[in-house]
Amino acid sequence: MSQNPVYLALDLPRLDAAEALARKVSGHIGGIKLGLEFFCAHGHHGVHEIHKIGLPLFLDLKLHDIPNTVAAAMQAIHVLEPSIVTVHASGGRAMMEDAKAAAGENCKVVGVTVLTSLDDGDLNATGVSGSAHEQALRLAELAHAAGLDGIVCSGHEVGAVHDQWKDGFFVVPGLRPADGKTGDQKRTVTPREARDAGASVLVVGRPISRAEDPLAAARAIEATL
Ligand SMILES: O=c1ccn([C@@H]2O[C@H](COP(=O)(O)O)[C@@H](O)[C@H]2O)c(=O)[nH]1
Repeated sequence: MSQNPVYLALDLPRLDAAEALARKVSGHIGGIKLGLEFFCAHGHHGVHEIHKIGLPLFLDLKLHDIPNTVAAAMQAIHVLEPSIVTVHASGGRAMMEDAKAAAGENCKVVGVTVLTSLDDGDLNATGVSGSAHEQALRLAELAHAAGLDGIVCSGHEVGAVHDQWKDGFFVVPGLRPADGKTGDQKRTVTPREARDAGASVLVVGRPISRAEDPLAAARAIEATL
């Protein structure tokens, strides 16, 4: 793979610390993912600051609401020029269609299928029968039918989804180096396993941001790919 597929999840409470970390590892990642924690704390101003680093920005806002509201939110973030934005695929086909129609130029819209922090039991407790694997494939099919660019899923499902959706764009979080702590993530694989199974983007947060030496951690992950 020519371009580095690793997007650093910049889940840090302080903007100055987030910016410093991103700059430090910028030579060893392909992009930066800003999620709910960052956006709620720092808003558009924070995104503009991180944009100055010059890497592609992934806004992981996981939009999930009625179609009209999600479309309006998509329009409100055009100005931030994200390369990738997430919506929840469980928001339904109409919501995903309207999100894609409202997205800015050159912005991929991807649907979150089953969060990597959930296992089969957690999912069943929400009323969804069947396995996380089955549900991820079902929502991937819906996202494809709705015209999205791709999905977010764990490394356990990405190979099967890739078989069904050859030109899809697949974002895989829940990645841990072989000896890494899983924390709240339940469906984990290594970055290399995810890449080999067909992931387009590898989202890595704490294995870099909470490492004693984040630069060494980013380099080590890059070296495995
Ligand atoms: O299913 C999902 C969807 C999104 N995420 C996000 O990815 C990062 C993962 O961070 P780690 O520290 O590497 O666990 C985080 O920002 C999540 O919000 C996910 O983990 N799973």
